[in-house]
Amino acid sequence: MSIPGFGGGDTSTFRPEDSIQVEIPGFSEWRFEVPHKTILKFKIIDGIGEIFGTELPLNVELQLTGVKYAIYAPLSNGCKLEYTTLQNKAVITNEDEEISEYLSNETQAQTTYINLHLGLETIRQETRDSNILNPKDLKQGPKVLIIGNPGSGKTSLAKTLVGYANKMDSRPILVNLNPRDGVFCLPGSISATPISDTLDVESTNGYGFTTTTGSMNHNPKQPIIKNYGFSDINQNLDLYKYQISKLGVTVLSRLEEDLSIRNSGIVIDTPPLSIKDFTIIENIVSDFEVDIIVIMGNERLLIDLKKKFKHKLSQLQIIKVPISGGVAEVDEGFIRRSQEETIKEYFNGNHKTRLSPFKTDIDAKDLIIYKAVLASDIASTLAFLPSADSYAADEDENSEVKSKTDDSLTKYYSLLTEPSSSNLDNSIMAITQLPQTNNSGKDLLNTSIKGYVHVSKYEDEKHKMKILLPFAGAFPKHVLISTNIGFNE
Ligand SMILES: Nc1ncnc2c1ncn2[C@@H]1O[C@H](COP(=O)(O)OP(=O)(O)OP(=O)(O)O)[C@@H](O)[C@H]1O
Repeated sequence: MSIPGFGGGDTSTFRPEDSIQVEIPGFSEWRFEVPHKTILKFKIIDGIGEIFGTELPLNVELQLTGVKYAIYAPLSNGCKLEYTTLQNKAVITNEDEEISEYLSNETQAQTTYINLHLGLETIRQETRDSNILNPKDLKQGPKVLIIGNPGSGKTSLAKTLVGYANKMDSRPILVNLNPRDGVFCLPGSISATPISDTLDVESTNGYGFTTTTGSMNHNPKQPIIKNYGFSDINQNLDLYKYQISKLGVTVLSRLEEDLSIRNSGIVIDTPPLSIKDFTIIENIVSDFEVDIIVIMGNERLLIDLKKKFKHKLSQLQIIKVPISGGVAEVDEGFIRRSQEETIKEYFNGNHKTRLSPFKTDIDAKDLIIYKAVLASDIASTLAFLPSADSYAADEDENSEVKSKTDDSLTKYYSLLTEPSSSNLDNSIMAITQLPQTNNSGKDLLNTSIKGYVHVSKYEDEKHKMKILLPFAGAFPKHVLISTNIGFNE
C-alpha cells in the first residue's frame, strides 16, 4: 500500500527460482523488447549498465513495460543483471506476451555517440571557460539538432546525449519537436525541458514526470510546452512551424537567463524529416540558432543539407553518425498504445508513484474552448488570409472573444462555438496559461500549456462535461484548447 503521490507501490521482488541471469560483456549491449502486456522486472547485480546514457542503480529492482530498449555495458568488465517477467494485467492487447532479447557486441554506433558526447562536452567546457574570462561577451554551449529517417534512433541519441551531459554536471535543454511523443507532456504538444537530473527510465517513454505530479523519486521537470494538437506534423504545418518558432524564442531567452543552461546548450529531437522538409529544417536551425546538425546515417541527406546550407557552413557544422543495429521497428499500434500509457501515467502515475486524479463535472457554458484546425479544412480559404506576422497590427483588444472574427487566427485555431459530445467525448484538452478574460488572439497563439484535462463525457442537453484533472481543486479559469488526441479511460 502506498500513500498517493509518495511512491512505494508494488513491492513484490524476484523469486530467485524464476529469475534469469544475463552477463553483458564490456562494450556490448543486451537488446530487448517488452510488449505492453508484459512487465519486465530486473536489477543490475554487478558492474555498470545504462539505458540510452542513463546509468542504472546497482541492486535496485526496476520494471519496464511496452519498451524496445538496450542495456549497454560501458566499462570493460561488463555487467550482470537478473530478470523475470510477469503479465501486465492492466493492459489487454493482441500482442505476443513473450519478450524478445539478445546480446550484441556490434555497438560501434554507441561508441560514436559517446565520442559525439565527448566532443560536445569539450565545447561546453570551452564555453564555460570563455564565459568566466569574458563575462561581457557571453557565449552559448552547443545547440544540436538531430535529424533522420523514421526509426533511425534519433530519440535514443537525444536521450543518450542529455543523459551523458547530466552525468558530467551539464544541464542542456532537451527540446522535443515530435508531437507524436509527448516528452514531459502529453502527445500533441512540443516541449523544451532543462535536464538537471537523470531521466526516469521506468516511466512511460523513459523521460519522467512533470511538476504537476507532486513528490517522487526523480526531480519533477518543468517543461515549456506549446500546444500543436495533432500527432502528425502535416495536419497543420503552419501551426507546427509557428509553435516551433515560439518555442525557439522561449528556449533562447532561457539560455540568456541561466548561465549553467547557457553553457550546456540544447539537444533537439525531431520527427522524421527529409530534404523535402528543408523549410522545416531551416526554420528549426534559425529559430534555435542551431550550430551542429547530426544526421542519423543518411549520406544523401548529409550531402543535400551541406549544399543547401552552403552559405552557413562557417557557423553550422553538419555531421553524420551511424544508425545503431539495435533500433527496433515500431508499428502504429505500438505507438498508439505508448501514447495511451503516457496519458494514463500523466493522470494516474505508475507503479512507483501513484497519483490521485480528480474527477468532476463542470459547466461548459462559460468555458472558452479553441481547437486547432486541420490544414485540409482551410486549404481552400488560406489564400485570402493574412499571415500571423501581420496579426498584431490587426488586433482589436476590446472585442469580445466569442464574437471575434479573427482571420489570422483562423489559420491555426477556431473557437468551438458549439461544444458537443461528438467533438469532445474522450478527448484531451490543453489548459493554456491564458486567463479567460484575455481575448487577444495573438496571446492565444503565443501562450504555453499549464497542463491537461481529459473529457470523458459531454452532456449535450445540460452542457456539462465530466472531466478528469491531474489534481484536486477549482477548475482553472483559463482558455482551453481541445486536441485531436483521443483517450478512452
Ligand atoms: N540499441 C538499441 N537497442 C534496442 N532498441 C533500440 C536501440 N536503439 C533504439 N532502439 C529502439 O528502437 C526504436 C526506434 O528508435 P528511436 O525512437 O530512437 O528512433 P527515432 O528515429 O526517434 O524514431 P521516430 O522516427 O519514430 O521518431 C525505439 O523503440 C528505441 O527504443
